[in-house]
Amino acid sequence: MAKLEARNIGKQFMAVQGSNTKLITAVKGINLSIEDGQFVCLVGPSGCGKTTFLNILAGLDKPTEGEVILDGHPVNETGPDRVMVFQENALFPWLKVVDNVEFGLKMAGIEKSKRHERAMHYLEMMQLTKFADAYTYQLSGGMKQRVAIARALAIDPEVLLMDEPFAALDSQTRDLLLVELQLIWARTKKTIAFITHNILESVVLGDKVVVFTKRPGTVKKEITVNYRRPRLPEDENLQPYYRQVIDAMKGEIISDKDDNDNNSDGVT
Ligand SMILES: Nc1ncnc2c1ncn2[C@@H]1O[C@H](COP(=O)(O)OP(=O)(O)OP(=O)(O)O)[C@@H](O)[C@H]1O
Repeated sequence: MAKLEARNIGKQFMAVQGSNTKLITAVKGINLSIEDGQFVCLVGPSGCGKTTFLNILAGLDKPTEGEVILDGHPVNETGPDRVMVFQENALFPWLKVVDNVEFGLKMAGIEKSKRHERAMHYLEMMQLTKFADAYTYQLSGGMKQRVAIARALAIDPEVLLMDEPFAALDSQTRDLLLVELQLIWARTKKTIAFITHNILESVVLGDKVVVFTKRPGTVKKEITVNYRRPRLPEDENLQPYYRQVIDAMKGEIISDKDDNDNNSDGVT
């Protein structure tokens, strides 16, 4: 049985343009199955609805049609079973690193000594033990993202949803985190859905790379990356997978995001 399943997901937004309102179809007819412990990367042209789709998986947004199934049951709200990690880390600058990691546990009512122990465990996993008492402004971008990942893991979600978590990082830091994330994933056996614009990143990380069409976004192709781990970005054996993703993306890249308006479903 799939861990997380999207069944015929569609989402329309009412967008205001001047004095008109337009109905925009962001995503349409998305069917996707993610197995327990699987690492799935989502790629597609800008504006094709990847974030909309991830928000729907997280319960942060409601689909106009379709449903999200977790462990065989429909879910339509946020929950500790599905945790998001964003591109710009959403850490609290007034809290120490360890308190940031403890935050979700505190909200869940877990008592102090237990949550501290759990936070320190994940900080150690992310090699941040020395920085437990630092404030987030004292950390580099890569370290902040590692704190954000530690915070998400500490909640022990069923599924980790990651929206371009490495996009704002320099390439060296990103390459390090690509390897670290694979090691953490191997240890924690989490199910992960990960959005990226970076095709190399998608084939380094993904067991499966899901290519979206341009808007309205739907699944164009699923590419299985059957290759040993941990994978390094410079490994030339990833090239055939990289090419498959590029080929699937062909025809989906458009120069002007507004061209998408041709796909909108109506004007009121
Ligand atoms: N709250 C909203 N109201 C109106 N339109 C929205 C809203 N959220 C998203 N959209 C529109 O839905 C479409 C899909 O946006 P979304 O951010 O999901 O795409 P994306 O693939 O994640 O883009 P990117 O790769 O650039 O981050 C876009 O046309 C966007 O303008």
